[in-house]
Amino acid sequence: MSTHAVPVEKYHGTGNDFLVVDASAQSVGDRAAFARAHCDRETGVNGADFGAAPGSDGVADRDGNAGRRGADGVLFLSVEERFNPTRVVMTLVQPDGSTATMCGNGARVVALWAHERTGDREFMIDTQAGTRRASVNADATAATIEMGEPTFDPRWVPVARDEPLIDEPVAGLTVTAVNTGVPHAVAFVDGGRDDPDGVDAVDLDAVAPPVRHADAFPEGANVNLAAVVDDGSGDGPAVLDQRTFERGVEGETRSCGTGAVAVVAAARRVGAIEGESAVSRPPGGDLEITVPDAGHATLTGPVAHEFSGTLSADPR
Ligand SMILES: N[C@H](CCC[C@H](N)C(=O)O)C(=O)O
Repeated sequence: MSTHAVPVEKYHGTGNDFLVVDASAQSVGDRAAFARAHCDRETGVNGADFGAAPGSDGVADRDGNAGRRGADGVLFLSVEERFNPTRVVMTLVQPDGSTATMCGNGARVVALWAHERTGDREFMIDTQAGTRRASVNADATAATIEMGEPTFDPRWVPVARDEPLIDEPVAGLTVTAVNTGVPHAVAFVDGGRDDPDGVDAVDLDAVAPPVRHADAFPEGANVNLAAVVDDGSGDGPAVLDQRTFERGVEGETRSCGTGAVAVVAAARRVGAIEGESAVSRPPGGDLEITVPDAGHATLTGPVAHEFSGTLSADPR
């Protein structure tokens, strides 16, 4: 069996980190096996393997969680420059081998990757949840992605019932179910990251899996904890502290973009915040979100290249 080497680029958006493969140039026969092997946090890829200085290649997030081995997924991308704006077809294969229909931070990474290849700043990103407009800021340190309109409709989350699931108990948490490209459950907790009894005191790896696998969510769900730090009734936008347990990663990630939009959409829906703009603060950095009453939500935040390398196309 051939085991050719595949060029990869590693990027992250607020600590949600991805390997990028140019799918139009490279063939990876078994994408699930490729993602499972190289994303593994114990045995997967590390920037130091390619000469990146320890700690320089990774994520300088607020917990100092830099230079981690593995990744939260592999983005297989192909650029179609004959369109204006340039289109990028995006497929995210997750560490468990599954394919996610959408990924907010991943799409922001796609915009930076495409900018570095083409010099353009505006892109259309084709995801399995639809085509989304993306842009890169002037100094190429941040990207914004249109996120579609969050829906609470039980058919589209999906949830296994006829009514929207809003602030109701599911498997031990009180959650609101919303789809922001992928299904999310959002549970509000009292106390932000500064509160010793607040959002960081919850054992997310223990409380999330029963909700993630609950019968209420026939396709599963990503599970978010959110604490309202500022309700937005004063001068600035609302601020929420966020933690997300991701389906497909089957663990907590440093950041989740669809989760950040879900947190803000759910907070608006239950009347916990005012205004259509908010800042969500997962552990890996701050994300700016807008959720208007109608139309596309948006997601903005930092993105960065970590390292370049080559990986076995057929890891076994
Ligand atoms: N981290 C991603 C979400 C991936 C979604 C995936 N975990 C799923 O629903 O299976 C984001 O920034 O939006």
